[in-house]
Amino acid sequence: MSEVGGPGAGPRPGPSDDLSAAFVVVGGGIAGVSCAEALAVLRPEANVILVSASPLIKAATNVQPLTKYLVQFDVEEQAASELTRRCPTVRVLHDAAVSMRPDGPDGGVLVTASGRRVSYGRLCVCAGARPKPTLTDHPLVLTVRDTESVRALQARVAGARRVLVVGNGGIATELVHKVRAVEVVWVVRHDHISAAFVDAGAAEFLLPAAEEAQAEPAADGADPPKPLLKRMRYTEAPAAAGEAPEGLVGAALGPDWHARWELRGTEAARPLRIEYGCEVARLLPGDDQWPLRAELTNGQVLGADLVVSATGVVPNVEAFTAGNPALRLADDGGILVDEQMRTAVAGVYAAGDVCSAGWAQAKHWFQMRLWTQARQMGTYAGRCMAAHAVGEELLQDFCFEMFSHVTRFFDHKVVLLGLHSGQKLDDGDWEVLLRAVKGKEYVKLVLQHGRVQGAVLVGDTDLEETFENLILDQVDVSHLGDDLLHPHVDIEDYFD
Ligand SMILES: Cc1cc2nc3c(=O)[nH]c(=O)nc-3n(C[C@H](O)[C@H](O)[C@H](O)COP(=O)(O)OP(=O)(O)OC[C@H]3O[C@@H](n4cnc5c(N)ncnc54)[C@H](O)[C@@H]3O)c2cc1C
Ligand SMILES: NC(=O)C1=CN([C@@H]2O[C@H](COP(=O)(O)OP(=O)(O)OC[C@H]3O[C@@H](n4cnc5c(N)ncnc54)[C@H](OP(=O)(O)O)[C@@H]3O)[C@@H](O)[C@H]2O)C=CC1
Repeated sequence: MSEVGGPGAGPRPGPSDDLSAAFVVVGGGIAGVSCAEALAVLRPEANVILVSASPLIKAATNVQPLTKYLVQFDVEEQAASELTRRCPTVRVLHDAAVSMRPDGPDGGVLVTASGRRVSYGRLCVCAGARPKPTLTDHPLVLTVRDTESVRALQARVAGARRVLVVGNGGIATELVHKVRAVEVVWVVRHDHISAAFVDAGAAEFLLPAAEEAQAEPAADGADPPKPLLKRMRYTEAPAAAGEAPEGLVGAALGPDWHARWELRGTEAARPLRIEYGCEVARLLPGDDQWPLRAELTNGQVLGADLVVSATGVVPNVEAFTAGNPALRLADDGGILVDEQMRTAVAGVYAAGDVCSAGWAQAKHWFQMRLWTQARQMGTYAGRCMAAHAVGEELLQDFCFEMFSHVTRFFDHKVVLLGLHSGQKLDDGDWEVLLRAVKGKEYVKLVLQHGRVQGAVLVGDTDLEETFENLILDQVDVSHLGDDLLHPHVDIEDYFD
């Protein structure tokens, strides 16, 4: 346990020293840090304690709005002292919360792994999530979440001939693009790649880039030099034994995590092999060729040196649910929060990957466990806590009106807006308008009754602002017919 103090921090206290603050935030990831920053700005007279199991914190820097809703930002791993320098009322406690005792409407007590009691007026749980434990009770099955886990993966890949990647979401998509000089077999339960993010059409568009990257010759054995990323300035020190409860991980990696890590074996380049429509049924003992074998649900048995399991996340709720039956959870295991980020327990809020949005959601918004939403929820939770502390209520932030996400898959910019895969729309009640130029761009609009409900934009289309406005304004575009995506029609002119 260590501490970086704000005002009145004084000498480093022993584990038995109790602490108290008007606002306590648990979690040094993007949600917790955004929450603490908002509280520091809005309630400069109040003390804030940030309790984080990870020694470094994550902060959003270089925030660039691309449109009203789409925001791009870097994520910097920072020393805790950097946060207290920026926000002098915030004290960071490097410790793990092990239980929560919400004694009454005026606050409660958080107990930490080092035995410290931290009294709070209002508490925000931003404890993130950890990888879903699919197949993970085998030593050759790895997951990716924090710096430590990538380091372990890097060491294993270096000596591997064949890696099985299981899962079809963000991590698998980024990994199969990144791992080189090893045979990669990607096991996906769907009929197309990257299904957690894109539809079959966009996947088809991305596939050649995925295959090209894997087939790329190893040249002289090294990738071209990578630009150094300032967002990854610090290296997380491995947590000292006993500092955090077993199984607790550091803050999640984020955008461009893979740019910093070389994941390379020593084999000749091999084409990416994709096994569609199946899962790993069970793991079998190795044989004289492979240390591990996997039986797929399509009947094949594949030998491998290691398996990367990337099948989604499980919210870190255990420290908060134990002894608190009133804390309500959603079906996905997250802590249910209302439209003001309040949990079912008085004075306790939650934000980021650990929470599940339990409010009546706007038509074009839905939750996905992403950096953007962690930052939005963390900041908004801080604003709500600050307002409630003085008896005020807030109107919900406009960022929860429409889903928006920008990322890069296989070196293509990918923008997802609104109900981009027809989420929430009744089958047969919506249509799709498409424009695709192989290797250059893929534009898909989801339309319902002549109004744009969602969009997928792959490549540098420059269309995000236009379609964001059309989704928000719900203008009837049926008179435009296919012209809506005609390359020679400037849609913006229509709506000026
Ligand atoms: C490999 C990878 C790549 C990703 N890439 C992207 C991307 O490109 N774009 C994107 O939008 N999203 C991406 N994500 C998702 C994104 O990283 C998460 O949605 C986001 O980090 C969630 O932030 P958080 O603050 O809620 O949780 P976390 O970042 O998980 O932080 C949780 C914090 O709580 C601490 N903690 C946990 N339990 C306790 C406890 N009991 N006591 C004290 N502290 C505790 C942890 O140590 C950590 O500091 C990626 C995730 C991964 C794993
Ligand atoms: N660029 C970005 O925006 C990135 C975002 N992330 C985020 O980080 C988090 C972790 O990423 P990731 O682990 O990839 O999770 P995701 O939620 O992105 O994807 C999980 C995938 O695994 C599949 N799956 C679930 N269970 C199994 C199983 N038992 N066997 C086979 N497949 C299974 C899911 O299928 P189904 O949907 O059918 O359940 C889904 O396709 C996510 O919140 C993700 O959004 C991560 C990396 C990059």
